[in-house]
This record gives sequence, structure tokens and C-alpha cells, in this order.
Amino acid sequence: MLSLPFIASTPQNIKRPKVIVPFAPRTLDEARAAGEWAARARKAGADAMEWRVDALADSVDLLDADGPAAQALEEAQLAIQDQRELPVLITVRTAAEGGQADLDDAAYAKVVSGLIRRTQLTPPLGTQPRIAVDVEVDREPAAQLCKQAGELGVPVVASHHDFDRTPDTRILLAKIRDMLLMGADAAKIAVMPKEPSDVSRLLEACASAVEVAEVPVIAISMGPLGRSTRVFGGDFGSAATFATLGDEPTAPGQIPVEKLRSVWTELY
Ligand SMILES: O=C1C[C@@](O)(C(=O)O)C[C@@H](O)[C@@H]1O
Repeated sequence: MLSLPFIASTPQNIKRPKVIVPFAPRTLDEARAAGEWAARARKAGADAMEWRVDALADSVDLLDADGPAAQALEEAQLAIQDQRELPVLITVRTAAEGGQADLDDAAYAKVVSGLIRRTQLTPPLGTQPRIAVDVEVDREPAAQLCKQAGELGVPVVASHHDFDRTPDTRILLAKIRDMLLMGADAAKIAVMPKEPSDVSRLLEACASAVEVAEVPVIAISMGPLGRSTRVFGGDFGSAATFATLGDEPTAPGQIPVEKLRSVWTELY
């Protein structure tokens, strides 16, 4: 298994999942503030940041592998590394899964593959990878992207989102199994509950996946109804949770990182 420093992987700290705070700049100017933003995130208690590259989709061409978005990302990663290396999860969330990047499978493969290649070049020689890449398991090139990342030593957090419903438990577990078969270094599911039993079912699926998976599992129930999973998901084996840094949430139900920390400090 590849090391994935921003994901809790030992039973001792599982109750306090790692906190990943999304950074979603919409313009290159906003992206240039990444180093500063990372410093604030670290101070507020983030264990890692997620760079939502898809948020740039309206202002730059994500498909241009050597274009401004890729260069901004590289500059920003260097700036972030100066901030005592807050680990980064790089995500291109497609419109099909609630993101801003309206890409077909071929375009998704091109953008993510380009990021994997650049990511591999970014950490200074001889240091551990501190950067992982999100791969949506439902995109046709997912397996090929996981393979490429594995060959280049870039950890993959495979993901599946459903903003409309919580699929059957059988489907949730099959998604996680697909992620593991593709060689992902972590498996993440974020789904929308319609009723309380959807939330408990998601947590149950998480707990049973954790028993067999050899990599960290992240399970999130979104929206106000699913908020408990963002706070107490660790009790069911979920290895990480996403929280805001005073910015707009990147998914419904996210809570501020400071609030999350203070609840945990009181309870655990
Ligand atoms: O996969 C996830 C989880 C998430 O959707 C959430 O529900 O917090 C937020 C996204 O930014 C991230 O890529």
C-alpha cells in the first residue's frame, strides 16, 4: 500500500478522522493565494487540504496540460509546501458528480492524467508523496488512471458521489470493492440521505467495508441530515472528513473546521 499521510490509517486515531479542508479558487488570482490559504487552514486545525481544480473550469481551459491552470497548480503546490507541507488532495470533480468540470470521459482522462504526471514531479526529490489525486470510479478511464498513478507513485483517493440519493447497501459496497480492485489507496463515498435510515445504512456500510478493506475508507452522508457522519464518522471507521475554512462549502452539510475540532476536543 502506498503511504497516504493525510488519511488516518491506524485504529488508534480512527475516532478523530483526518480533517481535509477544500480550497476551491475560481480564478487564477484566487489560486495564487494558495500558500497563504494553506497556512490559515493549518492553523485552524486542517490535516490536509483538497484543491478543487474543477472550480477553475469557468475561467481557464483545464484541458491545456501546460496552460495557466496547470502552471498555477504547480506554483501553488510549491507555495503550499512552504507552509510546512500541508498535504494536498487534488480533485477534478466532474459535473456528473456535482462538480464544475463538464468533461466527457476522454477529457477527464486527459486532465487527470496530466495532473498525475505533474503531481509526480512536484515533491522535492527524496521526500514522501504529500499529494494524492482523486479519481472518480464511475468514469470509464478510472482503472487506467489508478494504474498510471500507481506506476508513478502518486496515491489515489477513489471516489463516488450521489447527490440525489443513498444507493442500496449492495451498490455502496460494490463501489468500494471496485475502488479496491482498481488499486486505489483510499476509497471514498459521499451520498445524499432522504431519511434517517439512509444515514445509518451508510455508516453500517462503512463499518463493514472497513473490516475487509486494506486501505482507508471515507464515508459521508451529505446535507443537514447527514451531518453526524461528518462529526462521528470516525466511530464507524471513516478515515477522514471534509470541513470548511469559512469559505463556501464544496458539498452540503460541511461544517467549519474549528467547530469540528472543538466538538472532538470536548468528546474524545
Ligand atoms: O469527495 C469529496 C467529499 C465532499 O463531497 C463532501 O461531501 O464533503 C466534498 C468534496 O470537495 C470532496 O471532493
